[in-house]
Amino acid sequence: MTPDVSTPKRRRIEPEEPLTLDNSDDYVPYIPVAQRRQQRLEQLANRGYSRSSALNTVNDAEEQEAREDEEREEELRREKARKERTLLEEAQEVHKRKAEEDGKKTTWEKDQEADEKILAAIVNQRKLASDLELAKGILYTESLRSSWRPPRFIRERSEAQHARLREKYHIIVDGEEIPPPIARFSDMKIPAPMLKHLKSKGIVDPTPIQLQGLPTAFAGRDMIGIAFTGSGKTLAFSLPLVMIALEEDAKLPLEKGEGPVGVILCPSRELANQTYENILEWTGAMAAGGYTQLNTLLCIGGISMAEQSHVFNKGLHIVVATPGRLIDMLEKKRFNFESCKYMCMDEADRMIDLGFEDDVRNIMSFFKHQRQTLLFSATMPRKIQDFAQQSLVRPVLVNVGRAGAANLDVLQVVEYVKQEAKMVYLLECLQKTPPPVIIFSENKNEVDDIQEYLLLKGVEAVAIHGSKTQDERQYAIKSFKSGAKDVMVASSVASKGLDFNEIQHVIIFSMPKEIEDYVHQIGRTGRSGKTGIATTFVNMNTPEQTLLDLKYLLMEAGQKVPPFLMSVEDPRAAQGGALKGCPVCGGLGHTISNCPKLEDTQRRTMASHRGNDEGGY
Ligand SMILES: Nc1ncnc2c1ncn2[C@@H]1O[C@H](COP(=O)(O)OP(=O)(O)OP(=O)(O)O)[C@@H](O)[C@H]1O
Repeated sequence: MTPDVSTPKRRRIEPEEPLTLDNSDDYVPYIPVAQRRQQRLEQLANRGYSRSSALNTVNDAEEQEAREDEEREEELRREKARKERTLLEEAQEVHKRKAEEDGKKTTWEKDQEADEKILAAIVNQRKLASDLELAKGILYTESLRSSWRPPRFIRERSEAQHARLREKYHIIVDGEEIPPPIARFSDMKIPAPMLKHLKSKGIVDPTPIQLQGLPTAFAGRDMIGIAFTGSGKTLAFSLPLVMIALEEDAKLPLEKGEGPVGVILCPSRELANQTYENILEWTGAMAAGGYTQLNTLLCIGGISMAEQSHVFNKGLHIVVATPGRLIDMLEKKRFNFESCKYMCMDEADRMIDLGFEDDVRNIMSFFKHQRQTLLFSATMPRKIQDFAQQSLVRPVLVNVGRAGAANLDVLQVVEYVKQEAKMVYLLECLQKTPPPVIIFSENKNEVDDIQEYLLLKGVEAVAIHGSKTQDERQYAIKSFKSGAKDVMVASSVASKGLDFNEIQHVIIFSMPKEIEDYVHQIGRTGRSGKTGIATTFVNMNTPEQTLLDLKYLLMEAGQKVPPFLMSVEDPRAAQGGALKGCPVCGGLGHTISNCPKLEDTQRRTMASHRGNDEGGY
């Protein structure tokens, strides 16, 4: 009889209790082959087997074990192959179905899908909130309370009446419980001295962005305000802060070391300076009318804070700042945001685009309580709108005209001028209107060359660009604003958002790659309801896509499109489908997958990761 020493019985050959960390009942300890063989031989010897028959028996048992192991492995292999076949078949089936569906799609539809994917990846950014709020998961659901109410007769109007008024002024709104538009400053409960002052400046009726934006901000609501260049956005976001600061001070006057009540962030020093000067004017007018003299601080790089030390001797109401200097001051604890409840970002898309996003988040982390947040710009790509909307509390979107559309008060002329003929033609072009004229170039060296050439030709010209010192920049702005100089030659970034008096003519010497920059540049003329001319030079060096963006923009604004521009064909048009604007920059001539702005942002991000932050200031 052959004793049964086949596999199952292996378990019965118990070695000494092995040391194991596994307490499960079905644990089978590992016994080395040699040891196992020896144990079996001993067992058989104990049962009276001779050495040779014990060896034969053990050999037979081991062969059988090996066969069984092989069979088990074979079964596992077959099972695995079966599963793989099924998965492969399923994948092939899915692939086939997708190919069939894709076959039915036009190239345009496929491009659209690709664009949506890129957009989804971009939108999936961290929301704009302080690290503390993000870490603690703080989510505000209610807007800040405000004591301001629209007058009763306006509250009693129907939604349909509000909608009619908005329609009349081409105002598009979005959001919950939107405050009503108000067509007269005097119905907005603005104090009399302010009304009087505005009137003295020729500001009698609110512009559309003010008509809807002021009631929205007065009501304490977070807001995204989009309106074309020169449409009075500064008043729309600064006046509410002046009113809030006055109200806070009336409740409990701010002492030395306290404040500010609100902060306005700007992407450039010049813009901050301009807003600061407006606020000084308005707070001065209020003080002259018997209200408290509000204390405002300009917080920008390149100026000495010592000059403003008097501001720190009293409570501080308003801060107008560029991000870098503001962070510096907050970190040095020159003031804090304990009682700060209002924050506005001017040129908000720029603020986020220029690589300031982390700075903005950093600034937000200094807030101790909920704030009212407002974002304003002339151009607001969908990406930023989406991003901003999730960062605000019950935001109201106020949009006057398409975001990124050009101001219709500007006559846009596009001329084909060969590269080598530009300088000479520039002189001729300057004759089109009387001064003041602004000339834009994308390149700092070119700005200097143009200024030098004009000076040689006897034209009173100043120049401004990022490599000029703060004093040089201020001198240029002052002498141009005062009328002492006729022409200003400027690079794009240095002059964005600046409000110069009655510019007659904007000449764009080199067409910017991003159509938004073009919109901002031509927007230096045609401001506060006046008309202006913009002449743009293009030539073979201008990328075709930029020309397409320009062509669509001119068409949208009802402007004359010159034949050479008309002949630039849109490759998307042949593929069918409606032509939508690029969701990143708003340009109408391309899609997100070839957006110059997105490329630029990515380039900048990579540069800043390498520690080479070109977005600094
Ligand atoms: N309601 C109004 N009526 C007449 N003029 C106004 C009114 N509101 C503002 N202005 C004037 O219009 C000019 C442009 O205003 P502002 O600089 O605020 O424009 P903006 O919308 O901020 O432009 P940008 O986008 O270029 O910065 C200023 O000189 C301002 O005094």
